[in-house]
Amino acid sequence: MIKCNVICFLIEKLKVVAKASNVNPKDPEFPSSGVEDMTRLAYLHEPGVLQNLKCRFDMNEIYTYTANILIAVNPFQRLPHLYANNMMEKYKGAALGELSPHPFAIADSAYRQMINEKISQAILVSGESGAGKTESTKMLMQYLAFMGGQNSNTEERSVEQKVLESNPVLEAFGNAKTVRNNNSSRFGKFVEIQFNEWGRISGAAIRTYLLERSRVCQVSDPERNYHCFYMLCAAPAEDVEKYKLGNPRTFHYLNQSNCIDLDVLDDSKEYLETRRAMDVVGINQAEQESIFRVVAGILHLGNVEFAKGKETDAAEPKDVKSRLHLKTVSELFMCDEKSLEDSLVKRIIVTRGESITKALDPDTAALSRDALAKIVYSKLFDWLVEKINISIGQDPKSKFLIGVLDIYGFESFKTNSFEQFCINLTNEKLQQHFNQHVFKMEQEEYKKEEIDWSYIEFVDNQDILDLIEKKPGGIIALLDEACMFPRSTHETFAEKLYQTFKDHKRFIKPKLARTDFTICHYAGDVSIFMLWHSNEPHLGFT
Ligand SMILES: Nc1ncnc2c1ncn2[C@@H]1O[C@H](COP(=O)(O)OP(=O)(O)OP(=O)(O)O)[C@@H](O)[C@H]1O
Repeated sequence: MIKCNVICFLIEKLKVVAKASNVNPKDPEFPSSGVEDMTRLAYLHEPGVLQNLKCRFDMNEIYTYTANILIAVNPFQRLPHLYANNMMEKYKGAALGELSPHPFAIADSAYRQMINEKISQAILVSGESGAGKTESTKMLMQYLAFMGGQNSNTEERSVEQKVLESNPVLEAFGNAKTVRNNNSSRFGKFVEIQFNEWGRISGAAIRTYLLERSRVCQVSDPERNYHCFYMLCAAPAEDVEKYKLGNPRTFHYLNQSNCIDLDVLDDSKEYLETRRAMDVVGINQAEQESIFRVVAGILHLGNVEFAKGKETDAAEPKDVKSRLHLKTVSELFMCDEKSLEDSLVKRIIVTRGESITKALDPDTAALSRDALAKIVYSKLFDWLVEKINISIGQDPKSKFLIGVLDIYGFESFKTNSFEQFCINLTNEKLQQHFNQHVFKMEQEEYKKEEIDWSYIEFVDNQDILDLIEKKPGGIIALLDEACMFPRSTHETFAEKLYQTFKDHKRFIKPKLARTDFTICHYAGDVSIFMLWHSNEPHLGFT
């Protein structure tokens, strides 16, 4: 018997020698056009999966199944053959796998299961930024609207039309250009489509999560702030004048990045489109005025700079220009100018019924200003979502619902902050749900049928979840504890983490770090920087 432990092969005339144990076996019957369902591959390993996706992608087949999971590879170009008008009709009622892989098939399967089994369904859309989650979500929604739409003959727009038409409004305020995606959603979204007992759409609700607040005050090259700021600067002249705006490059919250104009996006056109979409979803003219007053107010707020005042350690607006911006903010926000100034340059500390007013230095006043801008913007976003929900209308008597979750994928940047910490925790939780759903339940099934399942391996991520959210003792619990102590700083908090988790295999203290720490997530290691924003105490840092 010959025991082979070295393999020799040629790759583009290059001789490669490798240990047999390091080489993945090739599917002997792999068709040149790949397979529609990965479970048909004899060997399901990473190179095999990637090769299959590539073969299909090269033929403009961007969708592939792995059993009832649909994998989509972003084509970055319109592929009309996939979304022709008759396609939805074709997928209606077809069993999963009968036709080519497609989001319509997933939506159809969810709809049928809801009707047949009379239980609500959820579709999870996950992937990293720019992968195509939002586009896929739109297709799922389109199909559900096609299947469950009410054929009303009245002038009034149907629920499904309103849901689809609310997208441009949400995108104007919740999307921005990032390194990876010109129209990146900077919030998570769960859209609930409610159905009556006959399977017709009777209501809907949009729930949003984790809007990226830091972007309002901090943008770096080649990214942009939220689209609505640039749109308003590019609005018709009378609006620009009304809100005292002008060139976006003159605003601190926009000019930290050199990226202002986008080839693929005409901000002035988008402004008019957003206004039209607002009309459609029932935001009246007076409300639209208020919304854009807030947007403009935030831009002026960002231009208020501070300098040392007459009293020691006290800040005041730096010059005439800053005073003018402050005055404009108070007019746009419709608040008293002096009270606004006081809220930025002073802090009120309440102790046992007594309140002490403390003057802030210029740097802390600037942080106060940014904290105010962030909180106002996120309240505006929440208000918009609420308004859209009222306009769409929920059905309190709905029998079932189909929820579509379009949420941020795992994030790992050069600098990661509390936002990445929360996003990655969400993804760990989703990953665990996926593991439980797909693997643990499959294993139970195999056990019941006495089939050998020992070859199925997966990494259980419970230990990472415990590290972050276990009560008591996890990172979040320790953070809560630290927040109760007025003398906590990010150094004392980091020290506590270093001591508590020094032997935890998912926690690393980077060499020379004093406040950073690394979490070893299922998708990779992420170093978190500056978890503790001690300078934003009055508005909290979440
Ligand atoms: N099926 C598709 N067909 C054509 N183009 C697509 C498709 N899916 C995605 N794209 C293109 O890729 C871009 C990014 O997709 P999308 O915004 O859906 O990504 P995402 O995963 O939601 O990203 P983020 O997490 O940053 O919001 C889209 O603007 C579109 O141009």
